[in-house]
Amino acid sequence: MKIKQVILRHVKLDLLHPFTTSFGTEYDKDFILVEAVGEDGTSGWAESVAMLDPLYNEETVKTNWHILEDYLIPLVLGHEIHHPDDISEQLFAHIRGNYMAKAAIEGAVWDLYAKQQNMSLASALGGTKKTIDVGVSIGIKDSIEETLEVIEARLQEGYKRFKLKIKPGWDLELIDRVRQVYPDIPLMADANSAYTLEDIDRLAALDAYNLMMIEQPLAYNDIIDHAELQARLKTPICLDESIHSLEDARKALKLGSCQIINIKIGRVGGLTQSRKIHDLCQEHGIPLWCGGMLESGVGRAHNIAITSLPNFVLPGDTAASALYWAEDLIHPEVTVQNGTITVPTGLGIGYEVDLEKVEKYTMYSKSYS
Ligand SMILES: O=C(O)CCC(=O)C1=CC=C[C@@H](O)[C@@H]1C(=O)O
Ligand SMILES: [Mg+2]
Repeated sequence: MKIKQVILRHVKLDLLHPFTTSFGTEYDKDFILVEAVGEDGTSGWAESVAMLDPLYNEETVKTNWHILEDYLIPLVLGHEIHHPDDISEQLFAHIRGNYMAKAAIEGAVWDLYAKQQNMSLASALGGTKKTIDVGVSIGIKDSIEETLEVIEARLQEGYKRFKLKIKPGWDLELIDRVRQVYPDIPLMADANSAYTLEDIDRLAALDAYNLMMIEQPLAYNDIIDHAELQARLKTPICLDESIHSLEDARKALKLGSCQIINIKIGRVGGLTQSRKIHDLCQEHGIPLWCGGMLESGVGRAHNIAITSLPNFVLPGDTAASALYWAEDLIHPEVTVQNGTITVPTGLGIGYEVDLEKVEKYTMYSKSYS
């Protein structure tokens, strides 16, 4: 298959509710939507999960646009692609880092490939599940009462797992109060690197609350201190930001830095690398779940497809579109029935990209051919 045209769109969607983590608050989402057009005029779609500011990792909307325009798109345009695996394994192998930029165009090619093979993206990836269990990620709120209200609402909607953002000063009291009201719900905490080993006693105190895991407690690029912390904790550590590649995953498992990994397609450089990490973790009995980056429905569709692989055994962050957006970019929107999403069987991502909505929310676009 050959890509004859790539269109980049800078899209801006307003979040229905601000999303606060230990590193800041998002009120809306600027992101790059990638359309890859094949020789037959069929389009594949994906999105970059890089944020406007380098707060989650070092990539931003601007760095991604530059890397896509000046390096990745020229490598893809007109090149005979036998399989989407060729992109990260060959075409982009000499380009360092910039995983979210790589994933954005690789994902669009994967979608196009699946469509041309008359398959769903889930099937093309080797997915086996017909439905996936999903949880919800709840940001830092103004009060514990507000957090409890959100948990109750999501519980009524059937979500299978509740992730609470924590940071020093918004952790032990919060978890204690939630556990008083909800002693048995599947509960986890995501620190987004807000702690250091000096907080080891504070983090060990969370062992009392039967959390499923503590996600990324320490530095975003660390696996050494996480290994020391994991040896002290009863609660499994889940790594998110620290795992950028298959090699990072291999080393983290070797060191015992974590017992669970949160896969984010963008963070690890795309669907091919996500599948490789999936297979490694499956071999080592390390369970996975699919994290979220406040994606539009396009990115959500990719998350659903990768989550259909068998070792994604824990509920992920792919919640319903309606929790994030007044209008999503896909039709139908992603909906959750009693905490599960039906894996679409349509071609490619299995959702139709609504071009009117895309144009409505596009701030700027550029075509490359
Ligand atoms: O609902 C979602 O899409 C998950 C949101 C979420 O938890 C995150 C989004 C972006 C970066 C982080 O703040 C955080 C995460 O670490 O998973
Ligand atoms: Mg996280």
